[in-house]
Amino acid sequence: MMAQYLSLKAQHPHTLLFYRMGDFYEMFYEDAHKAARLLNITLTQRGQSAGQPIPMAGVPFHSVETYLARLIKLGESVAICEQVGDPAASKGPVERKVVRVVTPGTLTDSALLPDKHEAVLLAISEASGARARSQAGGAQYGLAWMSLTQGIVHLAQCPAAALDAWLERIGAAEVLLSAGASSALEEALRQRQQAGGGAGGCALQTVPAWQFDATLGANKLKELLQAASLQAWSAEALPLAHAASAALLHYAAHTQGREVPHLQRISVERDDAVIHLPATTRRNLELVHTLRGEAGPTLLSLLDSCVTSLGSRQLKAWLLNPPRARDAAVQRLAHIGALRQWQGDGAQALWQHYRQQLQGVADVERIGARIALEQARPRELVALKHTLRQAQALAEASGHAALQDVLQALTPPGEVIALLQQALLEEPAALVRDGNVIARGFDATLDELRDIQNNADGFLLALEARERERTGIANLRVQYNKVHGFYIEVTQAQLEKVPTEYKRRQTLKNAERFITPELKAFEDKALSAQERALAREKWLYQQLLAQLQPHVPALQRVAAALAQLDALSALAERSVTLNWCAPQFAIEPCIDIEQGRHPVVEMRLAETTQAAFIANDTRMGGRTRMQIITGPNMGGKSTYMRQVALIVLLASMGSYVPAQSCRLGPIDAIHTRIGAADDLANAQSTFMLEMTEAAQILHSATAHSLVLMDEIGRGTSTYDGLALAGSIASHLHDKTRAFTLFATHYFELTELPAQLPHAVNMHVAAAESGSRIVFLHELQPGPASRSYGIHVAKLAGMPAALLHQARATLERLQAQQQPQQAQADLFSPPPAALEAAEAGSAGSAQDAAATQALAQLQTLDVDALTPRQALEQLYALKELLAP
Ligand SMILES: Nc1ncnc2c1ncn2[C@@H]1O[C@H](COP(=O)(O)OP(=O)(O)OP(=O)(O)O)[C@@H](O)[C@H]1O
Repeated sequence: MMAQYLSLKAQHPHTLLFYRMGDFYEMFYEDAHKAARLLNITLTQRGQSAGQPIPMAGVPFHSVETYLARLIKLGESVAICEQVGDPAASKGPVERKVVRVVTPGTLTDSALLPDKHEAVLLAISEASGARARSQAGGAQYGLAWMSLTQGIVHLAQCPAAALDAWLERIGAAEVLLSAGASSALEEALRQRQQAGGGAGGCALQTVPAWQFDATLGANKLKELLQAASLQAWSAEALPLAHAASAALLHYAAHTQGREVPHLQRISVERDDAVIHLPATTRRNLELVHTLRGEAGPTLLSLLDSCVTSLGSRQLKAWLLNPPRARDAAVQRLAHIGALRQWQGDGAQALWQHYRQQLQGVADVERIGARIALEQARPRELVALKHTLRQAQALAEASGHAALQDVLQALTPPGEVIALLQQALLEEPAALVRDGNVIARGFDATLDELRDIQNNADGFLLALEARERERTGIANLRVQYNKVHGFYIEVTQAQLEKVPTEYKRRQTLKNAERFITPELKAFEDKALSAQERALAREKWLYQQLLAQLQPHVPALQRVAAALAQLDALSALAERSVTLNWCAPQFAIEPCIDIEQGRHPVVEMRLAETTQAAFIANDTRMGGRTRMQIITGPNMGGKSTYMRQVALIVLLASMGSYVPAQSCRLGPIDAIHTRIGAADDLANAQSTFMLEMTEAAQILHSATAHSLVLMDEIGRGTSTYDGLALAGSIASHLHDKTRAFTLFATHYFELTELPAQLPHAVNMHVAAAESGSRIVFLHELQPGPASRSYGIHVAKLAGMPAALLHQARATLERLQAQQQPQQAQADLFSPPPAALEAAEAGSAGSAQDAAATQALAQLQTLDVDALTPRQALEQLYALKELLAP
């Protein structure tokens, strides 16, 4: 037996091997030590090898799923080895085989894979040889990835600089890497592997280099597409991605113990097709995880009111992959618009109607994949049948014209419903091996075998009555026990009446037990009937799965339509419940938001304090590309900036947005540099991290990007920080020309708009009432007048004596402060630039004030002002221009 174990283990050296022995899966040697440590199970011993006891640890087979789930969560893979031979027929150990390998990136089982998560497997190939690298200007990578449940192979190629962004976007649970990969790639992936949790940690698998073969990959792709060329998919000239595909498909088949037949589609992905959301942006905007790594409250948790897990996964995919081209968003908005309308009878809105219809819908996508892999369980198939009926009802009912494309795609393959109805019991056993799965009337042989079992009692009673009468033995009994099978029992006193054809089976103290040819024949039939019925059911079930195979693509289509309908209905529901509006898209660059709100903060305020969220406008376009935002701590600067980014993202994914109106031009990326947490794991200081992130933004942002900069420069000394913050703002304004929201506590930076024509000052308003401060959370044009830091410290409960001392220090510092002009000099251009500027019209203080006044006038929403506010603004403008 150990020899058998060792030969199987040799085929899976890097994977825990669960070796089936009776009711347990056992692990030996190193595996046993590892499992005992990871699963906290007892380490025992079995036999000896070379005089040493063999370490062993095991888990009971009936609770294997729980242990698997724990190991997978820890990034481990497990090879499941079952007994496949017949114990009765085999000499020596029963034949065993690894039937599947469970790995983090190839999960399909709902017991191991959370409903709302996708398990993605990614293979990365690298351009080999110095020539290939230098030609392409640095290392080049080929990516191939898929989720087994979806059945699509995605392909991409990218340079080294873009790899991290791709990894972030793909969010793989498991990455395949060639044994010959460069140390740079390996290191980058190891860092991600360690990141773990919400930050997207992944398991790493190293596979032999020969598996990354481009020609083999291209051939495998053609094979799965059943096409002679990859041209129609624009996938022809992607040799690195082909190489990655070869490893990906090989590994997928290896883990499933068979080819994966439902992989029939490929999709070539380009990074300029979606709006770039770097890892920092996803984190800072709390899209799917909070800053603490929790699942809520986030934008996704707020959006996801889906009634199915299919819908939830769809919504998440839309949120994290907003397309740059607007057609998909426009179409989704049209769908949502239709769903918001009332049904013909006016009883409920269409989204309400569809959500009711979608209640209880099963995960058709995963069940489809599990049919393809021949792993679908009986109850999953029954759930599939009910869901397909629901889909049919939805497809057949007359729906809104704008929703026809989605509704039509719901039409299920009719023969699947009929087949499942005929084949399966309404409430089958959980596992095929337990029997009671196939419906009566589906197979005559099975029915007959079941009849034999069911009729056994009746047959025995009838036989007993008949024999009593024939022999005249009134107390004759027909019975059964496990050791001797069926027998006729006659007491000692009646023995002389026993007919000659009775054959003695056993002698007891007071009775004899007999068997007759008739009873023996029945015994053979009855005892084997149960076994044969089970075997027959198993076989019929395999046949059923085989018959369903050709319908898997149709099931995937229905799954996609159900997911879409649910996600769209959720977005419609959110838009109505939360009072959101439909955004509009423009060709010219602009971000025009009227009365925008931060949806998550608004929700939290409503839940906790009942306080109203103060809506704010955002007006950015060709002339105003940068807002320098000042105001007190706690004033709402970060909230405002994030709300703009969230509204841009929601509009781009095709959702309604939390605003009164929104008009949005082209957007290619959302970059954020917010907050600062020490990255101790990577030995980066707060300031280093801050500068690294800012540098990345400066390198990659374009004139179509939205950039959020929150308090840049605060991690170092005041003057260094101030100087850097000013230069970063100038660079973003002059060179990058991105739409930039720049929040700062450096008042000196409010001088910038005097020199930067497309920048304006904005501030969050606060009012003082006595020694108290009231945050108005209202964004107003112009710089903040003061910072209120000491007020906020008081609110935070600082001791009175400390506050007193701080106030005195503040007054002293203010008294020593340099005149205003000195601050403005801080941002004057460097000498060379100054000379050039002097040749033209150098900006005098008067010009600067005029530019600022003009900028304030531009952002002023005159219609929204009360007469008194208008008058105040007028005075403010005059004061600004006063000599
Ligand atoms: N528009 C708003 N309406 C109502 N409440 C708001 C609004 N904006 C912010 N708040 C409240 O004020 C709190 C502080 O906001 P925020 O963190 O944006 O301030 P900040 O100006 O960035 O502060 P700091 O400069 O200290 O980072 C929020 O948690 C929220 O409760």
